[in-house]
Amino acid sequence: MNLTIIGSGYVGLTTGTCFAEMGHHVICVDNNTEKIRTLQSGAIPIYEPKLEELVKKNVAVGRLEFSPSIAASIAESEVIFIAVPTPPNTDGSVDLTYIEKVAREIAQALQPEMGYKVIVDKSTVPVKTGEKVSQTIKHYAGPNVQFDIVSNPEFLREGCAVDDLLHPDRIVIGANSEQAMNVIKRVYQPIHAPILETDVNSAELIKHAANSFLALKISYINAVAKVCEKTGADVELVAEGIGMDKRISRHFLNAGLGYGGSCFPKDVKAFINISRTLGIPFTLLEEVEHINDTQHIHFLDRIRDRLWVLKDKKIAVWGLAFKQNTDDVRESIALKLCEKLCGEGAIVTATDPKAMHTAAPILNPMGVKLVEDMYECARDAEVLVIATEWSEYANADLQKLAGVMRNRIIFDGRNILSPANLRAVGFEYHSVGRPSVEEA
Ligand SMILES: NC(=O)C1=CN([C@@H]2O[C@H](COP(=O)(O)OP(=O)(O)OC[C@H]3O[C@@H](n4cnc5c(N)ncnc54)[C@H](O)[C@@H]3O)[C@@H](O)[C@H]2O)C=CC1
Ligand SMILES: O=C(O)[C@H]1O[C@H](OP(=O)(O)OP(=O)(O)OC[C@H]2O[C@@H](n3ccc(=O)[nH]c3=O)[C@H](O)[C@@H]2O)[C@H](O)[C@@H](O)[C@@H]1O
Repeated sequence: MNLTIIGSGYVGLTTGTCFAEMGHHVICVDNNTEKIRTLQSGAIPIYEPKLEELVKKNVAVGRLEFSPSIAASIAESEVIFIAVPTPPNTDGSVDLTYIEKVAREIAQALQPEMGYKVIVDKSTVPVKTGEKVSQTIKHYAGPNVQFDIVSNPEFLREGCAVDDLLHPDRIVIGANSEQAMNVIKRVYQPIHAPILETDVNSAELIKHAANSFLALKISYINAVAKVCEKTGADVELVAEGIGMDKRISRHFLNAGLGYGGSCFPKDVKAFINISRTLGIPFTLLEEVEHINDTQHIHFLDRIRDRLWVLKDKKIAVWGLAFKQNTDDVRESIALKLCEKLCGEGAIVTATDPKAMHTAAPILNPMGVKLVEDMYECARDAEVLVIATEWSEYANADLQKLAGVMRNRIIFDGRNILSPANLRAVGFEYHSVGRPSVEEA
C-alpha cells in the first residue's frame, strides 16, 4: 500500500520505517526541511536502536522516501498518518495547533479525482479531536473529496521503538466506518498482534487512559518507596511481591526519580485537563502528578542531608536522557536535578552515553561540565548521582570508580546497582526505597 506519514520525528520516522519494513511504500514528510535534507542524505536525526539499519535498508529497496511536501505525497497515498507534536499549553491543555494546521494542509491538497483517502491520527490527542479534524478538512477542502478519519494511537516506547512497532501488545483502530477500518487493518495485516476495533472517541481515550495508568503505577511504587525508606523495608522486594500477582504485574513498578520524557508528563496533564473541562475532575491523577513532581526533590533533600551544604561540592551525574537507550532529554528528571544542584552552587559534572549533544544546549548555560568518559566524570566527586537507568552504569567497574572519586558515596536514583556489591567495595550507597549501605 502507498502511505504518507506527516511528521518525521520519533513516532513518524520509526512508524514510517516499520511500515516500509512490512512491505508498504512510505513517504515520510516533515516541514522541517533541514530534517528532510538530513534524512535524504542518509543520516538519522535521532538515536533509536535498530532504526538506522532499517531506514537504510528500506531506502535502498525504494520503499522509503522523504519529502518536505504534503501535497505531492498524499496525491499518491491511500492512507495519510498524522504524527506531529501535541505539546502542552501552560494550563495543561493540549496545543492542537500542529494538528489543525496539518488538517488544513491536507484539505487544501485533497482533490476529488484522488479518490477515497483514510486520514489517520497517530499523535496523542484529546478525545473528540477526530471530530474536529474531520470538520476542519470538510471546511477547507473543495467539494466531493472523499475521506474518513481514523484514530490509531501509538504505544511505542523510545529506546525500543522498532521492536514495539513490529511486535506490539495490541493495535487499536478507532474508525466510524467499516471501509476505513478495513483499510487500516490491511496496513497492519503483516503484524501478528491482536487488533482492538473501536469508535474514534474510544481509541483517542484509550491512549490517554493507558499512559496515565502507567504513570499511576510509577507514582504508586514511588509513594510505596517513601514508606519503605521510613521503615527499613526494601521496595524492590515489595514490587516483586505485588508484581507476582498477574492482575498487577511487575512491569512499570520500578521506583526511582519519577517519570520524565515527552509523553507521560504531558499526557497526565492533558487527561487531568480534559476531565476538568468535562466537569469531572480526575483528582487521582492530580496526586499521580504531585508525587512525580516531588520525587526528585525528595531525593535532592536526601543528598543535601548527607552533605549538609551543596555549595562548592563536586557532584557527578551519570545519565541525562529521560530513560536508557535514547538521546531524548525532553522533560528529563536528570536535567531537573542538574538544574537544582547548580542552583544551590554545587559544581556539577555530567555524562551520558548518547544524550550529550541534546543535553548540552540546556546544561552548558547552567555551568554543568560535560565529560564523555563516565569515570572521568566522577573524578574527585564527593557524590555520584545516577539519574538514568543505562546498562553501562548498572555494569560499572566499581573498583575503578572507587579509585577516582574523592568520597565513595553514591546516590542511585534508578536502583540499578546492587547494595551488596557496593558494600563489598566499601561504598556508602543510597538508593530509592531500599535500606542504605552506610559508610564502611
Ligand atoms: N515520542 C514517543 O515516544 C511517542 C509519541 N507519541 C505522540 O506522537 C506525537 C508526535 O510525537 P514525537 O514523534 O515524539 O514528536 P517529534 O517532535 O519528535 O516529531 C514531530 C515532527 O513533526 C514535524 N511537524 C510539525 N508540524 C508539521 C507540519 N505542519 N507538517 C509536517 N511536519 C510537521 C516536526 O518538524 C517534527 O519533526 C505526539 O502527539 C506524541 O504525544 C505517541 C507515542 C510515543
Ligand atoms: O506515549 C508515549 O509517548 C509513550 O510513553 C511511554 O514511553 P516512553 O516515554 O518512551 O518511555 P517509558 O519506558 O514508558 O518511560 C517513561 C518514564 O518513566 C520512567 N519509568 C518507567 C518505568 C518504571 O517502572 N519506572 C519509571 O520511573 C522512565 O525512567 C522514564 O522516565 C509509554 O511506555 C509508551 O507506551 C507510550 O507510547
